[in-house]
Amino acid sequence: MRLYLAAPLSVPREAMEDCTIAGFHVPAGTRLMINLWKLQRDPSIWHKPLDFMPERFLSDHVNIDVRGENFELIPFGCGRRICPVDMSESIGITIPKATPLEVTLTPKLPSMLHR
Ligand code: HEM
Repeated sequence: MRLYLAAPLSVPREAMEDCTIAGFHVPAGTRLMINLWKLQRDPSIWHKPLDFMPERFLSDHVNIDVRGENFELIPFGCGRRICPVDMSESIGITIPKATPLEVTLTPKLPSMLHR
């Protein structure tokens, strides 16, 4: 999840208002993508960043939560569009999800264009 993440670049976000990130002015409407691959190998955060050391999560990164709570490790993204994975299972011939994943579809274009 840290070294070999499924999505090395985040899904794009759009700045809703002017803001400043790390000293850079970001105008409203700017499309932003995070290089998660680089973030999760940042040597200023991760000691020996290219080494597979799961024991680091028992020492210097003990309280890391991959569910979008700690921005140095966000393999499932973060915020309102974070990956909604809930792997609880229930009984069946196949493995149905205990909690169904519900999707709400909202048209992006004016309704006249869908006719
Ligand atoms: C190791 C497995 C997985 C990884 C690393 C992963 C990672 C991600 C990432 C990085 C995003 C983008 C989140 C963001 O934009 O902030 C995402 C979105 C999403 N994932 Fe996953 N995912 C995994 C498995 C799954 C599975 C098994 C499902 C379905 C059962 C799933 C359903 C979704 C959906 C529906 C979204 C879009 C959420 C939205 O835009 O509101 N993912 N996932």
